Amino acid sequence: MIPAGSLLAASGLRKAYGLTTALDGADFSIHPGEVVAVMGPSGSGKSTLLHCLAGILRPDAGTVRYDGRDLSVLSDAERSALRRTEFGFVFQFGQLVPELTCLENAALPLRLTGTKRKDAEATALRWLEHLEVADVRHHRPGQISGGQQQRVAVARSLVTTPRVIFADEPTGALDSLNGERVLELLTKAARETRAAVVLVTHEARVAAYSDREVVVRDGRARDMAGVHGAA
Ligand SMILES: Nc1ncnc2c1ncn2[C@@H]1O[C@H](COP(=O)(O)OP(=O)(O)OP(=O)(O)O)[C@@H](O)[C@H]1O
Repeated sequence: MIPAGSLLAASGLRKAYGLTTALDGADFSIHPGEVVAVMGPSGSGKSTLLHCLAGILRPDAGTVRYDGRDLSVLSDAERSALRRTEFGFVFQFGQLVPELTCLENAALPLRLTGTKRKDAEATALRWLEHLEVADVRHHRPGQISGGQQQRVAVARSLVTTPRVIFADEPTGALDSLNGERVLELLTKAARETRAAVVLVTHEARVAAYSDREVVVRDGRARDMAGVHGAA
């Protein structure tokens, strides 16, 4: 049963890698503009869930619906197009292209959708300013700190004004001060653009930045609302 008004929803997801069951009937849903923290022990299935939700992995069973569309009926090309235009991604290690400057990296998703360099870079610069890293725009990723790299990666995830941002341990490689600042900037930017955020994290203070917490355990996802008594 998919909750009314959800933008992205999964039900009964199952996924195994050989004999290892990663997802065992997981349900998940997120509303437009909602920030949901996905927590849980190592190996519990968080990344697998995120990859299924984003159409990167095909589940063995269960459905994922985005904006009313069943992802399983889309071709690979259609799912790639969806990821380029509607979704943004931030990973644990920024995964910036080392040969490109920070400005070129942040502009890349727009260039891939055919936006002219000048326009793409103007938008990218606005987001770098928002993330407080415009001063390193002409540097290459290897010349800046890990925290700065993650801010550039967050800027890059926002340039297409995605409706959903998938963030898999975006602060995992940072110290707690830098990690919290990246979380703060990411969730603030997402709220301003009304992007929903699926945020896989171990960050203890994530509750301050999310609307809801979901805990994944043994391949199943459980909403923490009942536990905290929150709405
Ligand atoms: N490509 C793969 N091949 C084989 N097994 C995998 C693969 N990816 C994940 N697994 C296994 O599936 C299970 C779930 O992994 P997953 O990465 O989704 O968990 P996770 O909760 O994100 O873990 P972590 O917090 O450590 O990143 C684990 O047992 C893991 O070892």
